[in-house]
Amino acid sequence: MFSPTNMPQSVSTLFSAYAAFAGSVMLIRSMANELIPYELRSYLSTAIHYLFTPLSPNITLVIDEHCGMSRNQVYDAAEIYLKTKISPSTERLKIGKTPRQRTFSVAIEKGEVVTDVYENIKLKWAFVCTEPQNNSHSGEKKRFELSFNKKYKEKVMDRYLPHVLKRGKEIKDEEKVVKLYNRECPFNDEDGGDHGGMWGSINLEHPSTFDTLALDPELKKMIVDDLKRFLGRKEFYKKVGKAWKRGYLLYGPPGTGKSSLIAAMANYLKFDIYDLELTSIYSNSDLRRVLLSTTNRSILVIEDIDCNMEMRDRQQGGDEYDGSNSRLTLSGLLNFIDGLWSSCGDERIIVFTTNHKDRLDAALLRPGRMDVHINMSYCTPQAFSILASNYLGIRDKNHYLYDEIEGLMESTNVTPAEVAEELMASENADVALEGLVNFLKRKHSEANEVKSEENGKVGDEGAKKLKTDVDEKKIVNKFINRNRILRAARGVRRNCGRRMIPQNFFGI
Ligand SMILES: Nc1ncnc2c1ncn2[C@@H]1O[C@H](COP(=O)(O)OP(=O)(O)OP(=O)(O)O)[C@@H](O)[C@H]1O
Ligand SMILES: [Mg+2]
Repeated sequence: MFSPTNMPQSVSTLFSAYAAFAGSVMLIRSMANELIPYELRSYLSTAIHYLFTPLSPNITLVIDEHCGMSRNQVYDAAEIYLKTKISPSTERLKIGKTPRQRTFSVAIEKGEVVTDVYENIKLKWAFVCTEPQNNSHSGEKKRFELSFNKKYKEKVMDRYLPHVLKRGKEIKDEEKVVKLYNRECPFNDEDGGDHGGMWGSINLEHPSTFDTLALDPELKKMIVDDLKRFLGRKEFYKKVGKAWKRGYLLYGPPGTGKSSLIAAMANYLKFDIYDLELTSIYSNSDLRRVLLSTTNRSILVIEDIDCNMEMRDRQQGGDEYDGSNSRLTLSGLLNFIDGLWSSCGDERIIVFTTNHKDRLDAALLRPGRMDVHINMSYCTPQAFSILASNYLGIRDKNHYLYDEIEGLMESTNVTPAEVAEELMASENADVALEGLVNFLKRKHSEANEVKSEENGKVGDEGAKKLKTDVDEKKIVNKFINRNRILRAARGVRRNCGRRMIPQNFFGI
């Protein structure tokens, strides 16, 4: 029976018993520490912990953001995949939008849990971030923790995770914004990707597609089919021992759509473009470093490959035996494209453009080097119909000026860029097409004048050549200026126009 008189005695008894017990525990603990080796102690404590902890039916897979130095593909895929699994019960979400993004980006906030069901398996994804230690310079560590019933471990590993990887890639492809990499862009890669610190990128917002491109339908179909076939032939390339790459040489006068075709290819394939300015490369080793930092599923573009240099045969260049990496040579470029670079990457497309195919080095033209040669020619009546539909919304050929325009086009060399400029002059189809007719007539009579002048000077080869050279230069300059403005306006390339390739490129 509890009585206030015996309480102090029982409390003091309790305290002395506790003191004796605590003293014994400490003694035993220090003796154990002295006598039992550390390994055995830790083994015993794990065993005791295991015995007294109730068995959990669940297993948790930890998916870190990085695998060593590289990113963890499962993490990246999960990040994208889980965006589609956000439910109304999710309490916190991360929302963002850069000026170039069209829609909001949504992501799971740290600490949030998202559930998924796959083949009747319940899966719980937790997004966990740990702050860096006080004295650590590393950033926040992020990971996903995927928990599910242990009995489904094999199903999850063999089927669910591959499903997440596949869906992640599909969603990424659907959402993908094509990027234009240039070595002159500021290094502002929004996706935080590491591109060797050498390429800067902007989003490619070039509107060119195969639908808007004014090309002969057959040529267009040939190009699209070729690209499709290339994409689907991974196993074929492996079987025949060839690197999975495809080279295109686009040649034709300025303003015939070479750059527009490259943009259309990138938009169609959703491949990023690496626009390589050879002037920014000083040596073969520099070139190797730059090319090795490009990624798969991309288009490497070298525009105006012939530009401002005398094309000469490699033998004349005399760099065959130089073997030097201290300067940039054509053979260095070609060897690298044929060799190391192409075999260490997949789904690579290389495009060279030129206004003067006839001036190209034989090494560039030899069979097997550039797989497809595409002649981008002057505007044809079929190409004109596409432009008329794009610019003026004319879908049929009923316009009263159509026949006249087609007739003039057949006898006049006019580029799609020139036609496009005329069609942009007015939103009124009649006014724009009349302007085009006048322009074509002017061009036609100018061409006739040149022809008759040339005929009058037969025999005077020097003067004739001089005139042709001057005319050609005038046309080229006109287009350089026009293209500069167009490109700047459309953001195709930040720096463009003719470039001076170092003289020693051809081993001079
Ligand atoms: N085939 C075409 N289809 C549609 N538009 C075209 C085509 N060719 C030219 N254009 C128009 O003319 C502009 C200039 O064309 P583009 O820059 O593609 O020519 P290019 O052949 O690359 O010229 P350059 O040899 O000077 O680099 C384009 O922005 C586009 O508006
Ligand atoms: Mg171009």
